[in-house]
Amino acid sequence: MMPALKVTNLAKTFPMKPRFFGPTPPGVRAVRPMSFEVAAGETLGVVGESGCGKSTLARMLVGLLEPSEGAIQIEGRALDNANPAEFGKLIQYVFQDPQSSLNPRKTIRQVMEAPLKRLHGMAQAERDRRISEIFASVNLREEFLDRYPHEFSGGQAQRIGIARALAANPRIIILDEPVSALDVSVQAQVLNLLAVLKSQFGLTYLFITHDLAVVEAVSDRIIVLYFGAVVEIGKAESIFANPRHPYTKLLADSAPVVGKPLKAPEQKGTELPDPLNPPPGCAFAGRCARASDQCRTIEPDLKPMGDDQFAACHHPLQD
Ligand SMILES: Nc1ncnc2c1ncn2[C@@H]1O[C@H](COP(=O)(O)OP(=O)(O)OP(=O)(O)O)[C@@H](O)[C@H]1O
Repeated sequence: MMPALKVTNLAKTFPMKPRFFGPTPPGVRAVRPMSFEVAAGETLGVVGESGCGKSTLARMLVGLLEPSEGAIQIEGRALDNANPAEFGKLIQYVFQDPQSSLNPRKTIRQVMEAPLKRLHGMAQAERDRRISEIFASVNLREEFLDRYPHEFSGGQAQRIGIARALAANPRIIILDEPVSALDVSVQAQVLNLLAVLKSQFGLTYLFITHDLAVVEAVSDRIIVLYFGAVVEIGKAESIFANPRHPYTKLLADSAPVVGKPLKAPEQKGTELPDPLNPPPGCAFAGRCARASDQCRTIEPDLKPMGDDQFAACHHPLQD
């Protein structure tokens, strides 16, 4: 079956300002050429620590940032940054902080109407009908439509953010830390709602988070990013229980598990490499207890490691 999302050699380098004297520095490689697919109806989790390129990847996928290289296809259709409305109709974004992602000077109705006018050119009556329908799906009362964003709690504001994304009738939604800013008691409600909407509207999700417990619970498969590259891909139920890449194991060991004592992860340093001066070979080698000369010179490619798992490591961990 055709994948909902197909990313081929997608990369982003942020250029540096030219120097007055000497050559221009090479720039920050925020996302190194990466390829992956998301099946229709699947939730793909994306994890990695701050600075690994999660936001840069998400911003390219929704057309907010032009890739330096590579291609994005949704349901077989290639997306082109010259035509941003194409992205909006197919792929939408839910932001981490619901309050600050809603314009404080616009009513919720105005926020909801914008994509319907801009992307679909809908007339007033059709817009009203669509907004009522979506509001009912996210369990919000229609009287909220004439209020302003600051009048809502975090959980309500995030349901408005989800409603805004749904209004465009996309095929894929990128959820960027959608519950991290919410109270724990509200997180489960929003996650349950997202699961219901996914089956109701036949959506595909890309769920970006640093929270391993959440990502494990909501995802079908997970990709682990390190320093702008995919280091491991696997099934949600096995990737942290049976990691092949030492970085995935480090993440799994660092995550607090209820009822289990914290283990000191096996690693040498905690520093990420300097993005302006990336090391040759594997970017994780400087932190990895297993690193060899090969790791410090040759960049490993993703290799199959059995049961739908792939890792980019010269010395992968065993079962
Ligand atoms: N506009 C920019 N210009 C230059 N460098 C950038 C720019 N945006 C991001 N970067 C760099 O690209 C790398 C990846 O950043 P990105 O924001 O995608 O990471 P992230 O995983 O989303 O982090 P966080 O979770 O903190 O948002 C970082 O080294 C960052 O400093």
